[in-house]
Amino acid sequence: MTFVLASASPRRLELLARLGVVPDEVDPADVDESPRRLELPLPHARRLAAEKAAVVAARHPGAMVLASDTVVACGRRILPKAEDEHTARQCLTLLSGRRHRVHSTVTLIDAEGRARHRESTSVLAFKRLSPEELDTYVAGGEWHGKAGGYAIQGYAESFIKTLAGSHSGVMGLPLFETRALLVAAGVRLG
Ligand SMILES: Cc1cn([C@H]2C[C@H](O)[C@@H](COP(=O)(O)OP(=O)(O)OP(=O)(O)O)O2)c(=O)[nH]c1=O
Repeated sequence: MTFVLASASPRRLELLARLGVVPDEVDPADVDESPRRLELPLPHARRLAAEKAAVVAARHPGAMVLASDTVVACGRRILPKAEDEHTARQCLTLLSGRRHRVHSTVTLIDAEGRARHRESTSVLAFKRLSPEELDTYVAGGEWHGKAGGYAIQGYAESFIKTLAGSHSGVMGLPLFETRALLVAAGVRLG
């Protein structure tokens, strides 16, 4: 059976490898990730993981397909993926001294086309960032391509006072939920 990871994220590939799973193919879905009008963060993340999995499953009939989506939410707001310094600064200014949520959703489509879904929500508290801390972090570029403008797997972990939830989920693929999905679908881990 062919196993396809529907993701362009190198972190997801690494996290999956920790479960002993090496996909036969990596085929990013490349769907439109803009939130719908009034769409809330968790439903948005659910919809995107399901869409990514469905788009890639259609390209690989008979394969097992795993897709995921990670959304950083401040209240009802969905923070963008930071692609430039201005966006990264805006996100970090919003997160500074506050609590926020990270939703990571996972969809697995099996060889028969049946979709299974799991999700993880984490609550994180950021320290208040001084202007110097903000400038230094933004200049470092670690935020590039990351939802909410930070990467917990890098320097930004030192800004996080508390995390209740899943570290792997914040990075992009919650291992507890992913393992459960793979086991339910009969995938051998190791
Ligand atoms: C909050 C946070 C996000 N991220 C990353 C994980 C995801 O790659 C990205 C969120 O965007 P996603 O749309 O979930 O993923 P992606 O576009 O990178 O990859 P694909 O859709 O092809 O699977 O932000 C971190 O790496 N560390 C963090 O601490």
